[in-house]
Amino acid sequence: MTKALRVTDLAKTFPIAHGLFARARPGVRAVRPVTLEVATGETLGIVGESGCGKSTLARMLVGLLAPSEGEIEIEGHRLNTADPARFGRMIQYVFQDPISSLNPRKTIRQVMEAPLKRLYRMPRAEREARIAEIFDSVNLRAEFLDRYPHEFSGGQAQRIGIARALAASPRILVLDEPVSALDVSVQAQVLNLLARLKSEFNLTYLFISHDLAVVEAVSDRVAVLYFGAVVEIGRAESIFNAPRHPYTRLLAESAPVVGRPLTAPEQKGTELPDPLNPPPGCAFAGRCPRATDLCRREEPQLQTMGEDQLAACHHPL
Ligand SMILES: Nc1ncnc2c1ncn2[C@@H]1O[C@H](COP(=O)(O)OP(=O)(O)OP(=O)(O)O)[C@@H](O)[C@H]1O
Repeated sequence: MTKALRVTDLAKTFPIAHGLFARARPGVRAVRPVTLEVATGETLGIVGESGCGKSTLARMLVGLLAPSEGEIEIEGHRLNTADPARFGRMIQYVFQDPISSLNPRKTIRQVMEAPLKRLYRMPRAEREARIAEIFDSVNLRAEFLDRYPHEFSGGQAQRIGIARALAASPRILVLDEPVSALDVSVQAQVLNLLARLKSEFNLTYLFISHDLAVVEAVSDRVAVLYFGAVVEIGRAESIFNAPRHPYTRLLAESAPVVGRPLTAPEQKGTELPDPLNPPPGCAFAGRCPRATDLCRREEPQLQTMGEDQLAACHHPL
């Protein structure tokens, strides 16, 4: 199968801007080297608790944030933040909160036109035709184009966010908690719309969410992030029903109900390690019932655990 996305050793360290130790310390390692591939037409779910690096990874993938290390390739073309237009034509971001991501003083038409002008230098008549076509695809009425972002409900606003992303004719959408802010009934409509658009435009999705039930429903494969690194990746049914990493099991057991957010159950030592002072071995060792001295000493690398399943664990389940 062709690869839509190939990410190799992609990492981000934020420098510490102020303070006495600014020079001496290496910075916050928000994303440790991540390597993964996504096939054309696939949905890869990305899950992890707050602070595990999901947004930082997403922002690097769409070219909004320069990586500290590593490479991003889409359909075989290597992308660089120095060429943002090329990024924009290949991969687009759909935000969790579409209203606050839109400029309140611009009409929806201006919002929709911006990527067509910037990325394609499209003439006016062509822009209008393209916007009409996309609005039709996402079930939005043409009269909405002359209104302002605050005039829309959550579900309509998210459809506008999706329409804006699609205007750029990308190959891949990075959906960052796209339904988390919506009522459950509206969530289902937006998820159905996303499924239809995916086949209509032959898209590939990266679907980031706290909500494991939603991720399980929409994903072909799932990557589990912990402390900035992928600790397990595999087919959705394996990740949820036969996880090999103890952290994945902890997550799966703690979120059995639709709409329940992703938080590990209260137990001794639920704290994430200090990102300024990471432990030498496995970042999960302090919370893991299977941890041994080896885990506290050596960081485990992703290893094949079964068909299309990898986990980074010295003592897998
Ligand atoms: N601009 C920044 N400067 C310094 N540290 C940052 C910056 N952005 C993120 N971080 C740190 O990087 C780590 C990962 O943050 P990130 O926002 O990517 O996580 P997340 O999984 O998206 O969390 P959430 O679900 O709460 O948005 C955190 O420790 C965070 O404090």
